[in-house]
Amino acid sequence: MTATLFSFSPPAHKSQKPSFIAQPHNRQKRKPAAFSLLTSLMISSPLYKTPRPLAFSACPIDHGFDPRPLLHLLATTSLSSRPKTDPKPPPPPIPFLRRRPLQSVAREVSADLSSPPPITSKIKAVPSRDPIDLWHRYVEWLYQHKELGLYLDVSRIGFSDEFLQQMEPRMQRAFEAMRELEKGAIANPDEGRMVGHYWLRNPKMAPNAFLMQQIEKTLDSICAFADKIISGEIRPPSSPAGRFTQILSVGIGGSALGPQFVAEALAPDNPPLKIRFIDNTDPAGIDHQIAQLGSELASTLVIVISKSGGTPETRNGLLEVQKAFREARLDFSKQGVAITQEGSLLDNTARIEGWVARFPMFDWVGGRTSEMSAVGLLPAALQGIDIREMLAGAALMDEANRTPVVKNNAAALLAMCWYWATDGVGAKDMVVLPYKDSLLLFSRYLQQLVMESLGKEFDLDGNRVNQGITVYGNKGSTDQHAYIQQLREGVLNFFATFIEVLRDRPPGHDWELEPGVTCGDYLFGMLQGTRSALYANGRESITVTIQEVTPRSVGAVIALYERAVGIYASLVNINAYHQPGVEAGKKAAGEVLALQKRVLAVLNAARALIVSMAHGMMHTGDRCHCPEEIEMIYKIIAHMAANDRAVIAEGHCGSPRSIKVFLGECNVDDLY
Ligand SMILES: O=P(O)(O)OC[C@H]1O[C@](O)(CO)[C@@H](O)[C@@H]1O
Repeated sequence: MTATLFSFSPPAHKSQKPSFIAQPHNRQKRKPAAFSLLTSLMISSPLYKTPRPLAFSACPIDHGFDPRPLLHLLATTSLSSRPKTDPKPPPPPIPFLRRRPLQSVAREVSADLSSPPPITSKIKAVPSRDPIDLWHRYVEWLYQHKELGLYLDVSRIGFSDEFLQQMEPRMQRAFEAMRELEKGAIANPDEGRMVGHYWLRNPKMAPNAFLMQQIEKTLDSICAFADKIISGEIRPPSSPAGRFTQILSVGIGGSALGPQFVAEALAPDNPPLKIRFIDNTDPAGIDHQIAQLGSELASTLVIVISKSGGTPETRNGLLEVQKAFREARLDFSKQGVAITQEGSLLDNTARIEGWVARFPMFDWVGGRTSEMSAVGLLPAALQGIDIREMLAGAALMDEANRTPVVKNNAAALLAMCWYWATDGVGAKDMVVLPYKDSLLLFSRYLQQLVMESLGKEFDLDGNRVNQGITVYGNKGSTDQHAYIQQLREGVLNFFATFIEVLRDRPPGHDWELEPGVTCGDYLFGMLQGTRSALYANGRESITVTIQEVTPRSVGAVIALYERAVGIYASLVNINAYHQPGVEAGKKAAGEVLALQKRVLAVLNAARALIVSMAHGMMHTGDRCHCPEEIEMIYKIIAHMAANDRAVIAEGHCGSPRSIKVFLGECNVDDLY
């Protein structure tokens, strides 16, 4: 006798998200507060086309320098740690990367973009290891943007002339796709959206006057608001400090990673407002952030960031923070700011509750490319970071990367190198190694930008391609003591990207910790040494060099990688601007929580529940329930028991053949 008590009804649409509207704290009545559905999303994507003139500002470098006397000098100069004569013969040249023939995504694509450049073993021939040859390759391929002080060195990626020739038509198609995108084409066809993050730093590029004004107006209002907060013109109602001193940013994914990266990279040591982040639904993590604020909660500006306005983790963070405000007898609405799409549930909540301010997220800016929108700019401005400089850096980089000459286009060079290194199918991982502590979060930021953009099951023609490039990294030289051992000698499943910062310290602060050598020289030496050591063992690398970590250079680097991702997506014929895969996990999480409520209802009604793994069922008295969910029911009970919300009276979680469960102290009626 088996009877299924529960039926499951998954959300009707993938975009459904829980409501941001907090429910009244009523412990008597059932309130279906937790997962009411997001019903309103703004999707309006008119297609406008206004061509704009292109301009280039990348400068060619001087190729005339003859390195031989210098190399001779270096070779004959003894370094303290180097023996004057090397008794061992030089090691035989190490064969460079043995490659599979290229397996392009395009092999399955019949459309125009589909013809992959067939990369033969000849094209993948072993590049020279002769230092003079390498120097010439370095000089030949070194990209420099003079005004930005940004260099890109791709000489340690082994692409050949033949590869370049074969890629050229594909590169030109990618440039054309980028031109169309910037003119306002529906570059995100699945969602019917324009892709306009490039307009944020050059509003004149926006496809119509309305969008241009929207961007400019928003930027002006961000600057004005930040000034008022910093000056104390807008102040918290009950703080002894008399002004806001802290920011608590609540958001996740693209609504957190950019602001986190920029705060770490650019916030001054004593910013006008310090920033903290809640970027998860981990209760302990949230408690920690709130505890760290302590009495400064009264002078904390809470910025809730969510494009959709319905992401569960962000909603939970908001509800937890609002509870902390209630407990501290503070009025949240006087300290809350929302950054979201107009008309979203978050927007409506903020409007109805009369929060301090609301800033728009535009339909045509994706979360992972939103750093130059209010998402990134407002928190940055509040920390005293020069956001107009950040935008200027990004605009300069964009402008330079509109050239259709691959060699003069840093974004194209990156995309082309990724294609070479990964065979155009993600065959290798991208290890990102910034040698600068303040750039620590760059790899995490890039992880989302690259992996959420490029990790796609289907190409634009509907072919299954399972594309992507795995990104990970932390910082140098720290990582040299963690995983460089494997990178140098272990499985060859990666290519490296070094991020080099030439300026070690502000002028006038440096000192020599041993004759002729500063602390920063060591960092420099570690980077250069690792680059050489990896290359000597057949490991390819790219090096991005900036003069200093400034708002301008950070803006430029973000723009560089945003466009490299866009170009690469075109090269492999995928939509870089949607994220259909993320929905599956969100939907499944919703189903787990729905099942938990049903388990609670059964427990509540029956007062006891027997879960029998042996028989694959949970039963109460003579009734059996959802046998197909037995494993998840067991996990729900184990989680509830660990949190004192259920009591396991008989049996044991470690051996869950048969356990008898009672409700814990809480009453289901009080919760739902
Ligand atoms: O800004 P939202 O809508 O809260 O979304 C947060 C993140 O969730 C995702 O939609 C999926 O992880 C990201 O693309 C996005 O950056």
